Formats: sequence, structure tokens, C-alpha cells
Amino acid sequence: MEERMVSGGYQEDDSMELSLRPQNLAQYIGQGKTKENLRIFIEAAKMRNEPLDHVLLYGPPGLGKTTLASIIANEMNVGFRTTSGPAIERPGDLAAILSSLEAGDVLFIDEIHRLPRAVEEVLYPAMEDFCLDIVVGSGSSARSIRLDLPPFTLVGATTRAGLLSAPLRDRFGVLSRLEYYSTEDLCDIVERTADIFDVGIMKEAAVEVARRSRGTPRIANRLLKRVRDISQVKGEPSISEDTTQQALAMLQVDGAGLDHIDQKLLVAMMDQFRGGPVGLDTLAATIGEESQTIEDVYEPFLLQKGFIQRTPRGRLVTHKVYEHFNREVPGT
Ligand SMILES: Nc1ncnc2c1ncn2[C@@H]1O[C@H](COP(=O)(O)OP(=O)(O)OP(=O)(O)O)[C@@H](O)[C@H]1O
Ligand SMILES: [Mg+2]
Repeated sequence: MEERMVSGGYQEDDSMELSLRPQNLAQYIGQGKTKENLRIFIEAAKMRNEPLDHVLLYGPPGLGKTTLASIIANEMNVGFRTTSGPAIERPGDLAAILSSLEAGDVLFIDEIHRLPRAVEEVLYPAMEDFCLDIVVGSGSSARSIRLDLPPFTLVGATTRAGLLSAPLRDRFGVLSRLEYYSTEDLCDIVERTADIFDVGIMKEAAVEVARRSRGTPRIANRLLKRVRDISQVKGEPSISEDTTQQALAMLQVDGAGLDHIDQKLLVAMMDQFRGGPVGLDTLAATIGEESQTIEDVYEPFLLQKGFIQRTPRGRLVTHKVYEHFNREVPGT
């Protein structure tokens, strides 16, 4: 699969992200409810001199889960350790990490849905009672010993909350779902990033980048970076709306943030299947993509935007699609 300008996943080109990452809750734009809750929980934990409850952050890629995890550590004034589900292969790996934590630390486990089951089982008593149950010896002389751990906060992140086992999910005290950002919030993010890049940007230009970023800060920052390059080559004193339009057209990102693959899919549905319903496999074969890729990568945004609907008989395009492509809605 090719890399898309508008995919929320991390790409090599996004390496500037580290410098763009907000450091505290005040700098973290949007996600009002999550932020408000966390602010209260953090304050309460600090008053009680206890570690924060374990936090699960879930939602699509690029919405700021990793960023928020590091902010939690900053706001609690504690250390931040990071690892990921696939990186912890054996129970012993996790035991080593846990026993090296300092009291109060935040341990961040990214892609936590990918933890091996045997590792997950070590995590349960660690989360619940801050202890490790270790089996020593083997056969009839095997026995289990219990080791105390320093109290810590586990922050887990996942794009696939549905894949988390119930016992693991139940051990988190705080569950926060990150939402796609509004155009206003993304506009603030674009302006903040431009500030860090030390370039000016006209309000209309920032709004335009925001509108096409699929509700995702990572995409907004990526688009802005490209737009800035073109603006600089033109010698503009600050990024203009014209340049932004031109740059985004070059990048083949349209007014709703759709790229050529989204367009191909929607046009095929209108032209070849009269708007649907069309089965996923048929559609996949028509545009030469895997069904799974359509379902996991292309469809979520189109569904969220109300461009397509899923029905038991297959996918349907909505009237929004005809309007978007300036076509007459059939049967009107
Ligand atoms: N609320 C926000 N305010 C400002 N910038 C943000 C915000 N959320 C995310 N960003 C920017 O978007 C980038 C991507 O965010 P982050 O890496 O935290 O996403 P993620 O949800 O962890 O993605 P993934 O699912 O790929 O791990 C950050 O480096 C940061 O620059
Ligand atoms: Mg992340």
C-alpha cells in the first residue's frame, strides 16, 4: 500500500512531531472532556500524594494519544517510561520493566492490544496490587513468590479498543476516547505549529489546512509542512490562502480532505454501482484494493463524514457524495 498524504498513521516524514508535541495540558488543544477529566483526576491524585489511576486512551491514529500520555507524566511531575505491546514478548520482559520503575512513574504501553496473553497476566496483579507473581523452580518444586512493586500509573494506548480483553480493560480506572478534532481546534493547532516553525500564516490559509486534515492533528501538521515549503520558495512574508490552495491541489487533497483513492472509491460506487449497495469484496476488486484495507484504512473516515453508509446488503454512498462532486443526486 502506498503512503498517503492523508493517512493518520505515523510516516517517516513526520519526524518533526517531537518538537511540536505540547508539553502540558494547557498547550494541548481540543479534546475538552478528556482534558477536563484528567485535570481533575491529576489534581486529586496529587493532593492525596498517590499515583494517578491507570488510564486507557483509545481512538484513531494521530489524534494525540502518545502526546497526552507524556503530558500526564509532566503534569504529575513523575518519570515517563515508554514501550509497546509488540515490544514486550515474554513475561520476564515486562517484569524487568516494572521492577525498574520509580515510585509514581508513568509507564506508557502503546498498542496495548498487542500484548501477548502471557504478558497480560503478569500485568493484572501489577495494576491491581502493585506486585509481581513470579514462579521459581519447575515441576513439583515450582512455587510462586510475590514481589512488591513501586506504585505506578499505567497509561495504555490503542487504536483498537475492541480488541482489548475484558479483564485488562476493567483494570483501568480512567477510559478516555479521543475524538476527531473540529476545524476550529485544528486551526489553532495549525497556527501553533506555524508559530513553532517560525512562519506567519493568514487565518484563511490556516482554516483551509484545518478543513482538509480529516480531524487529525498529525495530518494537519504534515500538510502545513508542505504548504510552508511552497510558500517559502515563493518568498511570501506569510503563508497565503492562494498558496495553500495551490499546494493542496498539488498534493491531491481536495476540499474535504479526500485524496485520489477516496475519490476513486466514491466515483466507482456512483458510476459502476449506481451508488450501491455494493458488497465490500466487489468494490475492492473494482478499484484494485484489498477488502481489509478498504475496511480499516479508507472507510472509517468516509463513514464518519457521512459519505458512505454500511448496510446489511453492502456499502451505499449518501447524497453528500453527489453534492461533493457537484453531481445531481439521483431520483431528485
Ligand atoms: N491536542 C493537540 N494539540 C496540539 N498538537 C497535537 C495535539 N494532539 C496531537 N498533536 C500533534 O499531533 C502529533 C501526533 O500525535 P500523537 O503522536 O500523540 O498521536 P497518537 O494518537 O499517539 O498516534 P498513533 O496512534 O499513531 O500512536 C503530535 O506530535 C503533536 O504534534
Ligand atoms: Mg502514538
